[in-house]
Amino acid sequence: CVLKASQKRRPLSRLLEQLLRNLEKRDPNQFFAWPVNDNFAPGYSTIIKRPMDFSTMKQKIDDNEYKSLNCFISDFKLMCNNAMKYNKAGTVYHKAARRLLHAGLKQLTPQKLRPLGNILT
Ligand SMILES: COc1ccc(OC)c(-c2cc(C(C)=O)n3cccnc23)c1
Repeated sequence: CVLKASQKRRPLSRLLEQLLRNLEKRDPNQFFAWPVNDNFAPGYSTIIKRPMDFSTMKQKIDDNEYKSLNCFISDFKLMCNNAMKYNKAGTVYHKAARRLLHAGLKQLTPQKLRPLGNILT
């Protein structure tokens, strides 16, 4: 019985991919899908020292860069906080970031994650 490629992935990677898919659903406009481009966001790369977006998080999962769930959650928070730093309150991006952060962290509570068993220990 040969395991499919996805089944060969490390348990943490498979969990993080599932969590990432659920977080991406909270970004219907795909504002967080790709790195923010300075051409659309003037001065972005001078204001935001550590950019983050969902595609970068996906690549980090594939490269096994996340050693824990907490590292993954930190990048999610970084991505949302970057948007709330660069974009003024009241803008579509600031509001989208607040909503995404709130909805995302609700999905990442211990109560929601406990059913996934000892994978997180
Ligand atoms: C209007 O359509 C898009 C499409 C992709 C975007 O970022 C990947 C953004 C975008 C995303 C952001 C963020 C997340 O700060 N942003 C800030 C200023 C101007 N544009 C953006 C907007």
